[in-house]
Amino acid sequence: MSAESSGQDEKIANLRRSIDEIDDTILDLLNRRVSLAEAIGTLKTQTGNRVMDKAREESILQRLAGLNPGPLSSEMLRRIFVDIIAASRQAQEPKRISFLGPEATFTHVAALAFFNELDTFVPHPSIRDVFDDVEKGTSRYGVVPVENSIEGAVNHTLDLFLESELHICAESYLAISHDLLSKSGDLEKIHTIYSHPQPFAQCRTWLKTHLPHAELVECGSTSQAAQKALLADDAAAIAGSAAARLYDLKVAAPAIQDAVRNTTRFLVIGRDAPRPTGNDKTSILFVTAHIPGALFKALEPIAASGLNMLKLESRPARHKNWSYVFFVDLEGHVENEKVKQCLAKMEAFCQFIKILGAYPVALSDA
Ligand SMILES: C=C(O[C@@H]1C=C(C(=O)O)C=C[C@H]1O)C(=O)O
Repeated sequence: MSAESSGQDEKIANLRRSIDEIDDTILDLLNRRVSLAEAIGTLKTQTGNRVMDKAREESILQRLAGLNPGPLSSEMLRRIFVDIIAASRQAQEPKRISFLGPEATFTHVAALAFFNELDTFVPHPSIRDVFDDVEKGTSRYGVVPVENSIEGAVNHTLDLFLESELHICAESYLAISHDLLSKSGDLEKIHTIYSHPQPFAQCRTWLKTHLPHAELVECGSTSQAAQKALLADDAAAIAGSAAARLYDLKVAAPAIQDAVRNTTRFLVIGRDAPRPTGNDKTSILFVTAHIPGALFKALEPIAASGLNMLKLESRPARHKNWSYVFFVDLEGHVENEKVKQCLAKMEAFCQFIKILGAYPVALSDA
């Protein structure tokens, strides 16, 4: 190779580096534009406005055409921005969201509170079905419970993250309140109570005190319990107020859960990777090496970097007995230098480490 052509190659490589840098900036700006459009979309839903605003789009295209100094041609500029605007518009369209159903479960209530009413909500009988639907791309997001302040982790959700390529895009907390619901709303008439095992466990003391002789029948969900309660005059269900509304049941006793603060944390799963907001958390899972002090060593970089560990959970690793998968939530976004360096140090002490997502910290009243 001649000295001249190797000089040219180097020049091309340098110019390409500059192009890569510009592409990074364009990508960042495109995502920021789509996020702003999403925010406008939410306001439009609240005010009943349509997504498409042709006049605004045309005025954007005209304004940019007037500003364009070249060498980009006017025709190309227009084509590019027509596509950019189409992407911003698409981000405002109703989305399909899968949730752990049936309808009127607490997961449904959490999904409705988090997303737009105009989105399409699809119930699924299991957490795995929710993951499958989002993985296939049938739904853009899924909503699943991950932990309850009294009952602890929802293990099935944690286990599915081991195999899934989906990210955690957001978290959401919902205060759980269980009501005793029946057709008449008359406490005296109740002899049989239907519910899911979790609400039964959470209302144990109340039930013992107020209805010690009632027969307790377990169901797959609180919604199913509500449907059963509709079938007999002496039946009741322990469920949330959404179930009361959906199935037209009356409240025989409100808020019968034993603990005052009963909150469930839900995760929104999907393929989005939310940008840092300044108040974020990063969820990871890792498998430690089979050596003494492995967990201590894997966690040491977190303490050394001064990052707050918000959660630590362990689950048996299915591929090997007495080996564990750890789930950790860390303060900070994975794009922050401190978090990046901490994860790089942890890697040295883990057989396997996976970032499940970095997303804004949600408010919890628990
Ligand atoms: C973002 C908006 O929604 C749509 C998308 C636009 C855009 O990408 O700039 C402009 C008008 C609307 O068709 C908006 O109304 O501002």
